[in-house]
Amino acid sequence: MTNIRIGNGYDIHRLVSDRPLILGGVSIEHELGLLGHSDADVLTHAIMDAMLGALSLGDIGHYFPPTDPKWAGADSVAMLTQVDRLIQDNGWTIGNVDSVIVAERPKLKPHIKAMRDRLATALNLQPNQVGIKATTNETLDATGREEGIAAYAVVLLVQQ
Ligand SMILES: Nc1ccn([C@@H]2O[C@H](COP(=O)(O)O)[C@@H](O)[C@H]2O)c(=O)n1
Ligand SMILES: C[C@@]1(CO)OP(=O)(O)OP(=O)(O)OC[C@H]1O
Repeated sequence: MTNIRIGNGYDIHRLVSDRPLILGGVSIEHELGLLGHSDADVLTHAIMDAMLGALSLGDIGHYFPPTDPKWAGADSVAMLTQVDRLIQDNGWTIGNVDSVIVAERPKLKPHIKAMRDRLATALNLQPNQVGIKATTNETLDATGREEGIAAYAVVLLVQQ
């Protein structure tokens, strides 16, 4: 029987001025960007935590400590590649990823394909193995007030 594991991940970062907005490794034109130690790409962070969680390997803060200057401004897709290598070294491969970004603005639909392509390439997957959706929070709570952007992800791993 094929061995499978599932993991889930969540992240949220604050929206501020004078920061770029990077989601799924794609730069998006917007008057606000996400604050963080790295490039604050919440979607990529949620996917990494889901991959690690599936194998009980901890979370991204364990591998890329926010106290370590080495990760200041780091490209989250480069971190994703490292997490993928760890998964592969443990004998697992990704079956599929599904995710949702919670953002009141900007409209993300025009950028979803680019994000799927970028993350699929980084993970050596087909774009149809990387689901990315967007929703508003209907003006409710922090994401609804545009104080931040959040992302949720689930990842299915298959033993090689
Ligand atoms: N930042 C966003 C949020 C939503 N979308 C798209 O709009 C659809 C409707 O969103 P609701 O939150 O009103 O249900 C959603 O299904 C997405 O297709 C978007 O592109 N960017
Ligand atoms: C990505 C890391 C890298 O230091 O920092 P941040 O960009 O602050 O992101 P967060 O999700 O708060 O914490 C995880 C850290 O590993």
